[in-house]
Amino acid sequence: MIQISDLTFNWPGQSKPTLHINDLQIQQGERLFLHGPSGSGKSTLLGLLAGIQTPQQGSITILEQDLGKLSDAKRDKFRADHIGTIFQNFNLLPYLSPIENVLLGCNFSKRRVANLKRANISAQNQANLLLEQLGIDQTTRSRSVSELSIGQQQRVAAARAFIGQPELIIADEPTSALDADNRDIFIKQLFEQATHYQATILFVSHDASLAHLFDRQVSLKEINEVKQ
Ligand SMILES: Nc1ncnc2c1ncn2[C@@H]1O[C@H](COP(=O)(O)OP(=O)(O)OP(=O)(O)O)[C@@H](O)[C@H]1O
Repeated sequence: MIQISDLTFNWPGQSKPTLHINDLQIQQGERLFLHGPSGSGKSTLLGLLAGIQTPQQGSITILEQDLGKLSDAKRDKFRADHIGTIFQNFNLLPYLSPIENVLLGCNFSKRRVANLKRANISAQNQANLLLEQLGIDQTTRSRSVSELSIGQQQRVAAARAFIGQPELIIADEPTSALDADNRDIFIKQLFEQATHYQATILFVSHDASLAHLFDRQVSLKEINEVKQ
């Protein structure tokens, strides 16, 4: 599903590279936990996988597509079609309802809309269903997102990532604002969604106590040949 080979990435103005990763493979349907200390390059690696940044050397292949061979516009399209993201700050639009925020997930992707069509469900119904499954009741679904708790907002962000069934879900420290019980509940809900259609999950956190919930854990410190 994902193959990283001989990758080097340098932020402009930095004297040494942030990342050099010889080889990292992630299988389809795998739930991988990537951890590492603050500043070790976790978010940088996610940015590279999402095609927001490009490496100076090496390759990243996702679903047999070498990201380096795509133009900027095609990389943006690839991301919209195949990658759902959940970030620490959720990036929700506060003046819209949960439903409207979830629908944004398929706004830029004809492929996600086509996936919904194939499954014979409207985007509106799928958004409602995902929010229901993630524990957002009907009344909460029509409120403005700015009135929701952090835990509820996080579940809205997860529903937006999953709508239209992108193959890869990238989550960057999405549970950092939650207590331990809610963290575990959220991860279980994430896995339930992923199981429906064999989505691959790449979950980044510095909290190694969550690692046992995943199929595999990878320490960025160990696979990064640049010692910070
Ligand atoms: N936009 C940027 N421009 C220049 N340097 C950056 C940029 N973003 C990150 N860096 C540098 O890259 C290194 C890795 O940062 P990154 O945010 O990837 O680490 P992280 O492991 O995600 O950290 P944290 O756990 O604190 O979020 C740091 O030295 C940081 O200063």
